[in-house]
Amino acid sequence: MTATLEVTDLRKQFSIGRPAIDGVSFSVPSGEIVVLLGPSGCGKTTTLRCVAGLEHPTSGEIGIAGRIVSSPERGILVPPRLRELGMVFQSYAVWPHMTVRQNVVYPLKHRKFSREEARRMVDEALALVGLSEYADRPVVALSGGQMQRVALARSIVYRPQLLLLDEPLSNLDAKLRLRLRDDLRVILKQTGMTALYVTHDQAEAVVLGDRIGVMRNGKLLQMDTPDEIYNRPADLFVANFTGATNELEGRLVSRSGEFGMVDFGEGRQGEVALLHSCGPDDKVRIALRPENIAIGEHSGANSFPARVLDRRYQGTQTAYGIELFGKRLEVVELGTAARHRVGIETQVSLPRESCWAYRDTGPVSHE
Ligand SMILES: Nc1ncnc2c1ncn2[C@@H]1O[C@H](COP(=O)(O)OP(=O)(O)OP(=O)(O)O)[C@@H](O)[C@H]1O
Repeated sequence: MTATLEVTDLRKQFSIGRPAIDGVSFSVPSGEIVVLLGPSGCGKTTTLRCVAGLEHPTSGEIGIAGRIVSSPERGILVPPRLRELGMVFQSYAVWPHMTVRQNVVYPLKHRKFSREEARRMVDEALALVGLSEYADRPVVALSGGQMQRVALARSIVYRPQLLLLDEPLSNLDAKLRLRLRDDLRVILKQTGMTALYVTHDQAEAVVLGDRIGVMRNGKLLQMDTPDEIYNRPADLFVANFTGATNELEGRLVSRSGEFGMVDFGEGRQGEVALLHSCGPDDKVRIALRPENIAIGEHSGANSFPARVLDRRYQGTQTAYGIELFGKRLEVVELGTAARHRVGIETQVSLPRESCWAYRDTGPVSHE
């Protein structure tokens, strides 16, 4: 039976600087993969290390499988080896002088398994990660991707209650990274393991996570399904970090349920989605994904004159720079044809459900 992880109001203050973790709470139900996503320095690794017991939190509680393993307030701190966790890190961390099988059997040595049982468990773990044929090879004779598979097999061989993964794909080349990313989700789902995964790569988070938690400056900004994070980002930072790189500004004129009318200046008005509490007359900033802007289409309400500034043909898609309301926006059009010429005056249409308006609360750094 795999575990649930419960993190409650976690804080970590190192001796210098602002808190690395600043009141983070979330839970990981049994069998779920939760990904912590955020830019460098946001506190995701420190959160993972606190769960592992490698870092001591300043306050807050961590529970694994219903048992509190860390609570400074109550004087509880269970050491890492008694937390029954599997861990996979960025570096392969395999024993170079051993074979694949010797590496994978290692965690079983101090647990009470018979030789036959241990052999069966190792065979099963190697089959899961696709390394059955390599069992007797020295690990030094493997590629980086295969070494990381060995590390994964070793961390899941005894079916820990919780698996912690810290950027396990970042040392691999681009092609291997994509393959192992897709395989990893299949492997984790086959084992039914509960996992906490840390990355700064949003594509990785979307593919791997049942839920994604976006972190910034030690805080958890939003934790939701990839679909919700992608289509209903909680704030401008989450929108931008997950690829909504365009921004327009305006003033909210009126609202009707989840939508509102925004004045972009000079009498130009358009409809937007209000994912944030905004009221009439509020200054708003509107986030837009490049792939959600359509060039050359009149669709009534949200169509505006625009100009094509530049274009970059990329084979399966074409990226355009367009000028709208005196600003440069990035647009991506899928398909193998580059349809719009540089310099032409055209129309763009902005579907109202993809124009996410947030109350303007000052500058947001787009890390
Ligand atoms: N041992 C330490 N002493 C002091 N400050 C630290 C220590 N470890 C981390 N920090 C600080 O805590 C903050 C969060 O760091 P953390 O490593 O958790 O971020 P991260 O999101 O995992 O970044 P990265 O992806 O670069 O590893 C950073 O500002 C970092 O400088």
